[in-house]
Amino acid sequence: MALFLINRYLGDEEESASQNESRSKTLLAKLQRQAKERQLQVLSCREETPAIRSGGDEVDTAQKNGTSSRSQDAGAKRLAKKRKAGMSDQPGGGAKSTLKQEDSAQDGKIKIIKKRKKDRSGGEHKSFKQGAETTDEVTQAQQKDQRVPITSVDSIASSSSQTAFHILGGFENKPVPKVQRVLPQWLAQPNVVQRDIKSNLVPIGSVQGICPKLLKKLENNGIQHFFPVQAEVIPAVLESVSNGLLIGRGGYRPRDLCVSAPTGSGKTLAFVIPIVQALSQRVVCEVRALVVLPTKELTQQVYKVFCTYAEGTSLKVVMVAGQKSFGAEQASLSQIRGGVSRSLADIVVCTPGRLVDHISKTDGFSLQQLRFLVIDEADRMIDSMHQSWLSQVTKAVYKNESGSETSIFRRREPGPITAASLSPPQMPLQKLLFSATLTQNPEKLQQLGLHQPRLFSSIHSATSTPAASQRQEKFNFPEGLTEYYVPCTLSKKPLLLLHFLLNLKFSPVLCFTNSREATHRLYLLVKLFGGVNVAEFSSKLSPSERKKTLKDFEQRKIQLLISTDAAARGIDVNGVKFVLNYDAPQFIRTYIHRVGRTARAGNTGLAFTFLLKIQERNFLQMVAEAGSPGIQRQLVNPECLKNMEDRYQQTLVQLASAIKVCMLQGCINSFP
Ligand SMILES: Nc1ncnc2c1ncn2[C@@H]1O[C@H](COP(=O)(O)OP(=O)(O)OP(=O)(O)O)[C@@H](O)[C@H]1O
Repeated sequence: MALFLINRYLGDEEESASQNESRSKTLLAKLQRQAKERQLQVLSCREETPAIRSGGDEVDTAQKNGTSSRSQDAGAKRLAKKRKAGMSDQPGGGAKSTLKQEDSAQDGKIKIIKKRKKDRSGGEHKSFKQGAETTDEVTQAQQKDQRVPITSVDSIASSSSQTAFHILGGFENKPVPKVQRVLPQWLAQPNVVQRDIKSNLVPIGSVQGICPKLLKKLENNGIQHFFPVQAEVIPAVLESVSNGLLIGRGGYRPRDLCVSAPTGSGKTLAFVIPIVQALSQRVVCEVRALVVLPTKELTQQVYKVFCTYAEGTSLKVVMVAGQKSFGAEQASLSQIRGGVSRSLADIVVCTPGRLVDHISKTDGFSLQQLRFLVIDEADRMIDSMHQSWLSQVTKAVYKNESGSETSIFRRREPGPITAASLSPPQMPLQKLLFSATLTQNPEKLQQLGLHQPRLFSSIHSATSTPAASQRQEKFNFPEGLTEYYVPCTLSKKPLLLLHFLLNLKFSPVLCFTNSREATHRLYLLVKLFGGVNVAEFSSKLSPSERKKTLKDFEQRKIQLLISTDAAARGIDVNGVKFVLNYDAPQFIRTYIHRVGRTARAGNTGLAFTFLLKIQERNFLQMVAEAGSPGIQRQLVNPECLKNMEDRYQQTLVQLASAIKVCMLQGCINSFP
C-alpha cells in the first residue's frame, strides 16, 4: 500500500480539518505572492538585459523584425513601475484587478507554450509568429521549470501578425504524398490484342505479305485462321522488312516489338511465320535469326515449328540446347572449307547457356548478320540476365573483324540518328519479345536496350493504369480457363487427388508440385495406390526420358502426369483438360504459366489449386490482384473420400518402405 501513497503539498501550515477553508485561502494567497515575486524578478532582470539570448536566431530575428517587441518591453516596464507604485492599469482597478489581469495573462502564456509544444510535436512545420519578448519569456519559463511570466495575450496576438520566423527543428515524420509513377507511353497505350480467340479469328488470306507457299503450309497444318495475336504481330514484323532486311520503314531502323498475350494464344507462330517469310529470299546462308528460350523442351518445341514452316525453302534451322554433344552442335552451326568458315544455319534456336558457349568457342559461328533476336518467355529471360548472355550476343553482333575497324561497311552499334549514321545502310538488329507474363516494369525492360519499342498486349487499356504504382502487375488469363481452389488439410491432399482421378475420372491431368522430391513421392504414392496411369516429369529424368514422357502424355498413355515447374512454362501438350496445383505456387507468374497448360488455343480447361487454411488468404489475394477473372471455391464432401481411406493407409505403409529404398539409392532427399 505504501507504494501508492500520494503526498500532497499542503504548505507550511499545520493541517487542520476544521481550518480547511482558511488553509486553501492561505495557500492561494501564498501562491499569488510567489507569482508576483517571480514576475517582479523577471521584470527587473529585463531592465538590466533587454533581450536574453536564449533562442539565438529566434530572438535576434524578432528583435530585428518587430517594433511590437519593443513596445511590449516598454509596456512591461510601465507595468512594473505601476506595480511599484501600487497602481492599476485599468481605470478604477486596484492591486487586486492587476493581479487578476496578470493571472489571466499567465493563463494565456501557458496556453501559448502548450500551443507551441503541440505545434512542434504535431510534426507540422508551422511558421510561428511571435514577438521577441514572448520568445524571451517562454525561454525563461522553460528554464524556470515552465513557470511563465506574464505579458498580455493581446500583445502576443498582435505581435504575431507583425513578425514571422521559422522555428528550426520539427523534423518529425510528415505524411509524404505517394509518388504516382507514370508508365512510358508505349507501355501505357499498347496495341490491344483480343483475349477471346474464338470470336476474333482472322482468315489467313487476309493478312498481307505472306507468300502463297507459306499460306499453303499453314492450311496443310490445319490453320485456316490466325489468332488475334498473330493477326496483329505478323503484319507488324513483315512491315519492318517491307523494304528489305537492311532498312526499316521510311529508311529508319525498325522498332523492337514486345508481345504480352495469354498462354496458349499462339505466340510461337506470331514470330515463326514472319521470320521464315522475311528470310526465305536470302542468298547467302548466315545466322539471321536467333531465338532464345529458357529450357531444352521449349527449344525443341519451337525448333519443330520452325522446321515445319521452313521446309521446302533453302533456310536451315539449327537447335543448340545441349540435346546433342557440343561437337555435334558445332558441326551443325558452321563449316570450314579451304580455310574459310561458312555458316550452316539461318535460324538458330537455343538456350542462353549453350549460346554463350558457342559464341566463345565455335569458330565460324558469327552473329554479324543477325537481323532478328527473338526472346521467348521474355520475363524469365530477363531474370536470367545476370548470366550476361544478352551482352555477349550484342558484342558478337557488333564484333569488329581485324582490319575492318575503318571500313565503312563495318556494323556499328546504333547511336543517334544522323545522315552519316544512316549511310551506308547496315543490317539492323530487331528484338522481338514474347511472354504471357511480360513485365510492365520499365526498369527491367530497360536492361534489354530496346529501340523505340512497340507493345502488343491483351491487358486492355482500361486496366493498364500504371501497373508499377499498383501493388502487383496485371496479367493475362486465357479466356476459356475456369479456376477453382479446394480447401484441404495436408493429410487429405493425396486422397483428394485420388478422388479427382478415380471417382471423378479426371483425365488427362497435369499435376504440379513445388519440388522434385515432392513430385517423386506423390508419383510413388499414386502408383502404389493403383488404378491410375501415372508418370513423373522433372529435371531428375534425362532429356530423352522427358521427351518420351511428354509424348506418352500427349498420346493419352498417361492419365496423370506429376511434374515440377519444368513443365509449367511454354510446354504445349494438346488436350490437357485439367491442371492441378497439388502444391500452391508461390508466385503469380508460376501460377499463370501452370494453369496455362490447359485452355489453350481457344479451348476450355479447368484448373484446381489445393489450399491449406494458412495459404488461403494470401493466395486468393495474389490471384485476384493479378487480374484473374475469378477463382471459385470447390468443396469436397469428406464422405467421398471414405471408400479410399483403408487402402490409402496400407499404401502409406508401402510408401514408407519404398521411400527408404529410394533414399538408399539416393533419388530422394527426405522422408515425407
Ligand atoms: N492459328 C492457329 N490456329 C489453330 N491452332 C493454332 C493457331 N496458332 C497456334 N495454334 C496452336 O495453339 C497452341 C498454342 O500455341 P503456342 O504454343 O504458340 O502458344 P503460346 O502463346 O506460345 O503459349 P505459351 O505462352 O504457353 O508459351 C499450339 O498447339 C498451336 O499449334
